[in-house]
Amino acid sequence: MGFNGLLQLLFLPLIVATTTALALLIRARRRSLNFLQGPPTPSTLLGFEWELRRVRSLQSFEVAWSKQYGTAYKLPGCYGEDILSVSDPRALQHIFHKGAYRFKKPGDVQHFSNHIFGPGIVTAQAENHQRQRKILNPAFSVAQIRRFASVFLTSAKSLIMKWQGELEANGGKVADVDTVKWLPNMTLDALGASIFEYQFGALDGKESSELCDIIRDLFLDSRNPTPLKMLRGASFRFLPRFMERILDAFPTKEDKRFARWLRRSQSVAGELVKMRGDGSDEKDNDLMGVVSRALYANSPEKHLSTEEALSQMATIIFAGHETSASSLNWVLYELAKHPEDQQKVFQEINALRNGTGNNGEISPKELDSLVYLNAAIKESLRLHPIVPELFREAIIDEVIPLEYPVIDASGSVLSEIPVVKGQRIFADITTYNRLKQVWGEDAEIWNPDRFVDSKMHTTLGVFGNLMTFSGGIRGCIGWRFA
Ligand code: HEM
Repeated sequence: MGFNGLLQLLFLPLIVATTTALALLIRARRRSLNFLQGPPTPSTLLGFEWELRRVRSLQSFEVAWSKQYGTAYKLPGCYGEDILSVSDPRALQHIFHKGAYRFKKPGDVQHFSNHIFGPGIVTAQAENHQRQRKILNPAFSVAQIRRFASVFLTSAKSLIMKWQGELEANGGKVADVDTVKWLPNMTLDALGASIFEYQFGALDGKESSELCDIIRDLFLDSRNPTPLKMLRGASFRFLPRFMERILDAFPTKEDKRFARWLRRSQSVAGELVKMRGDGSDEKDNDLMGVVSRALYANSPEKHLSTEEALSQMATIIFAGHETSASSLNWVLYELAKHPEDQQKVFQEINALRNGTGNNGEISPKELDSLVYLNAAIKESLRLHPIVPELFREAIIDEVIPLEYPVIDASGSVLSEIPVVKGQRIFADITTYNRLKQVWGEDAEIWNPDRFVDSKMHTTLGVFGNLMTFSGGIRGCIGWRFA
């Protein structure tokens, strides 16, 4: 072992441990939200964060806390940090719509994002993000997405044939269909074939690509983190860049999986971009078209570096496939639990198909006329947001206004929350989507009718007044696609 190797082995971990402890100590002393109410912490080091991760699927804590403390309260975080939890619509407007770049993604989110997506649109901040978003936007326009309808139809038909195959193999009797296994394969194939003209072969199984196998196992080492792993992840909130790099020299199993995914997807993206040439056809507004054009663009505001360009594939595949599949799963689950609504959706689709005069094929435009189907989809997205919370950090001192005032720790009414630079914010999407003040007394139960002829008094998010796709300039670019 050379000198450098020895140095890494002996000294660096020591330096990292000492400086981390120091940085965390300093940080922990900055308790900025003492004036707010909130649940008591079950652990000095882990706060409530580990508990929340473990019971994630139950969504039980946050909704109950919002009933007790209101739509803004103090949540105990790792290393004794106070986190501001918000589900108040005006506060969310302020953070995501009005001041999006004043509330950046925090260090740990950035660190994760950089490892899994590279420097693509999800990772980019401020003016870098603005530039990338402007370049990519045309690839997600209504016109562009409508062109993909036939690809979606083909993927859906392949899936149905698979299910019919399973049914026949079961002697025509009703068999269990494992939608959780099948739907991600369908959305992966649909994304690949439409946006990248790339065949993942996920539904086929037999001829699946290497990328497909990597993405399937991407999170094998990420579920159920140990407290130590949780603390390691949380330390990226506070560490300076140079220490992040030192920690990165000791990659975890998870880091290695992410690195393999990023490397491989960038290499496939490189091949796809090569096939497109310089993207000089201005009409070529699909993703690979706009990315290729940006690679060769001379003006800085239209240009993407090679790494930025090649990272968009990892970004879009990751951001789009599992999210869409899980959302679709929830729609099917809710319709299965509510057969009377399933019947309404079925009849609505049948009526349209019988009236199309187009062999029963429904055009993308006609999909919008399926009022009850669209209401059922929105209701499912409301109750089951796949991204249940988003984290942000104030980059300057701010005052966040509230639509629904809260009672502070001294019993006074607060209609705005002052926060200091560096304040971590937990934007609680699950709770906002279930707020009685916004959705009515039946907010916690399934009722697609609320979307049939409702007039909402708040406007938040990119779709249906929901926060499921987030909102503002960092809202989901692929919501129409989804
Ligand atoms: C039901 C399915 C989906 C849900 C619930 C969803 C949700 C979200 C949310 C909550 C964000 C904000 C993330 C943040 O601020 O950190 C987001 C961003 C994003 N989504 Fe989606 N998404 C879905 C489908 C898709 C699809 C199909 C695509 C691409 C085809 C996509 C591409 C993206 C991208 C690129 C961003 C980053 C946008 C930016 O930072 O400017 N998403 N999505």
